[in-house]
Amino acid sequence: MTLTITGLRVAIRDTQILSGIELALHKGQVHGLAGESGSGKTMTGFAVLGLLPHGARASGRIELAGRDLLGLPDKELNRVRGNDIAMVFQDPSTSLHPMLTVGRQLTEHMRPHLGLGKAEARERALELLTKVRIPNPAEAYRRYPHQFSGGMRQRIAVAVALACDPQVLIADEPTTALDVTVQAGILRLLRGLCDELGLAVLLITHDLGVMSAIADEVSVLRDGLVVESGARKSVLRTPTHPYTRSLLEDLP
Ligand SMILES: Nc1ncnc2c1ncn2[C@@H]1O[C@H](COP(=O)(O)OP(=O)(O)OP(=O)(O)O)[C@@H](O)[C@H]1O
Repeated sequence: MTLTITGLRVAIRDTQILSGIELALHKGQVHGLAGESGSGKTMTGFAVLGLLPHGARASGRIELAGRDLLGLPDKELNRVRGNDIAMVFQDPSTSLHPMLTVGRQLTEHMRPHLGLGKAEARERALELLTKVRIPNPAEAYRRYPHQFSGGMRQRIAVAVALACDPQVLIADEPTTALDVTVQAGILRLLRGLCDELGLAVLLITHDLGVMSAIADEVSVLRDGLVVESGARKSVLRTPTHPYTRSLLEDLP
């Protein structure tokens, strides 16, 4: 087991956002988190990263390698966020800085977090660009995000997320903003990286089609609670909860 969430509750002011989430992520597996808009998918990812909105109160346990992330001081949580857990967002421009070259964005966290020198960091950056299938990595290293297509930008955002060799990758609607023709490529890439690097991936999506393409396990979230969880085949083929059945019936 890589990351375990138990009894996670989050409230913002008087509103209960998450009401006792139970979730386990495993090395080399993609865990899909499904549910309608507002069910709490993104908040679950933010809680794991310690990025909840200001004023949010969280309780429960988020355990990674024997440590409860909810109890960590900010400084240590920052280190976990850099080294152990990374996130990819729906819109790559959220994770990529428009004014910095791809090379700078890939290497700037790598150097302090992995203790690499300039040349070593560049070498690792080029390897990562190759891994996410960016053509001509040496040239891409010198370019800026706007010089790439949306799909290529998302690949670069994935490379940046992997820069410090995390164990856990949270991908929040990673294909929703992309043209349908490039969506499958990004999903294949995530699946391949999960297998190759032994990553534990939390794939957040409202799209059960995306889920069925790459998830090993699926949890269905409703109003801040997991109502159904299990192997992808059983949840998507023989759902037991009426809410999961209604989500599947709504599929085109
Ligand atoms: N900064 C905030 N302050 C107060 N409430 C918030 C804040 N951000 C989100 N919420 C509320 O938290 C709940 C869960 O939101 P969340 O973004 O996790 O849902 P989601 O399942 O990811 O939805 P979507 O698919 O639309 O992104 C929603 O009711 C939302 O209105």
